[in-house]
Amino acid sequence: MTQSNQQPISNLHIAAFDPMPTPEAIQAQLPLSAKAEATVSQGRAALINILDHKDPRPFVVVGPCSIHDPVAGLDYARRLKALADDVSDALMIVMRVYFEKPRTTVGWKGYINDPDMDDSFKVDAGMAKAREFLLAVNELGLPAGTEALDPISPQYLGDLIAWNAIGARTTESQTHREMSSGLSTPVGFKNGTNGDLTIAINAILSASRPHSFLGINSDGRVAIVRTKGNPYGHIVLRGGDGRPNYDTVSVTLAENAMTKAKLLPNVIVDCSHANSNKNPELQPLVMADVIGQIVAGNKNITGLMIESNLIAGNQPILADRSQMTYGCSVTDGCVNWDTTEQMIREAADRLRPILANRLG
Ligand SMILES: O=C[C@H](O)[C@H](O)COP(=O)(O)O
Ligand SMILES: C=C(OP(=O)(O)O)C(=O)O
Repeated sequence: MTQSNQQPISNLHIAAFDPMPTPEAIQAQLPLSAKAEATVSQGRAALINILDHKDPRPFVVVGPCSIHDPVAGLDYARRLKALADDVSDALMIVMRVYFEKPRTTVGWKGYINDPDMDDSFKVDAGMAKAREFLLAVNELGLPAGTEALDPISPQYLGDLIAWNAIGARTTESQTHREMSSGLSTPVGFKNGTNGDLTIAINAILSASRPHSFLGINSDGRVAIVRTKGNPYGHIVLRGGDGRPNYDTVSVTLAENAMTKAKLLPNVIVDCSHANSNKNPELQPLVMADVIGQIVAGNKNITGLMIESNLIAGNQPILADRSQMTYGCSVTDGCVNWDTTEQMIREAADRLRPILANRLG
């Protein structure tokens, strides 16, 4: 064998390749139960009916900015399930179960990446814990929505998800459009962080088509993934560049741009992020305005998103966990539980009298 005196030229910036259990192995450890399967199927079917305008209720993706404490997360889920049942004649509730955080620069990247929040990055444990949490939420009868950020994660968790989002930072990414074309759920594409709608519309068009790309199969083998295309892409308005885009004019511009692209003009409004200038206290105002647009006759606003937790605001991650507040976000600020309940009950009360007029 020829000896080379050259320095290695591959993987120069890689510290390690650590083994990761396959999707099949983690699913065997935490199998889909019959109850969870029914929740996922019914949740997806309800969302499809809403996006097809066969069900007049808007859907609401509501929950923490990120899950970091499964005990507090399930406490939240139990309260949300009771509320979801109470308003189910007017709103379809999906719990926001976000495990993967896209950061503007750096920061904690979520429960899968670093479940212990101490830079130990136990991704293998994080994936199993995320699956365990999703199973528990679905077993309550509450469907879950998440951001699909890592293109491999859906092979581990996809059977427990009813709605996926592609975030503002990745809507323009070909990898995420390809992945979305194969996801088994409706997919909401956020407008860009600068407020650009075109990238979301292009993403919906791209994801609606078949793609072939590199991925893994359930056995963890590298595979050429060949997708069929996803017909249930829709836009999520989240504001951008410090300006909101939930007002009547912005919603109309989004509807017109989608119609021009020959897409169903389904619009979801994210009450958080740039739509509330990252001030969670403004989310109720955004929601009230959007519900007002629906009551006034808008038929294309088919959903809303709220960042909500048990306790309002957010907090830093502290080394001494005992000093951290139970049920308070470690990423973006959220509205508290009482405000969430009030926002949703008020919206349901305003929608009930007009829902019959939304069809047709
Ligand atoms: O919703 C979450 C955040 O807005 C997103 O992850 C970006 O966060 P960052 O700007 O704090 O990194
Ligand atoms: C990161 C998020 O939103 P956006 O992509 O709109 O910034 C989010 O909803 O957690």
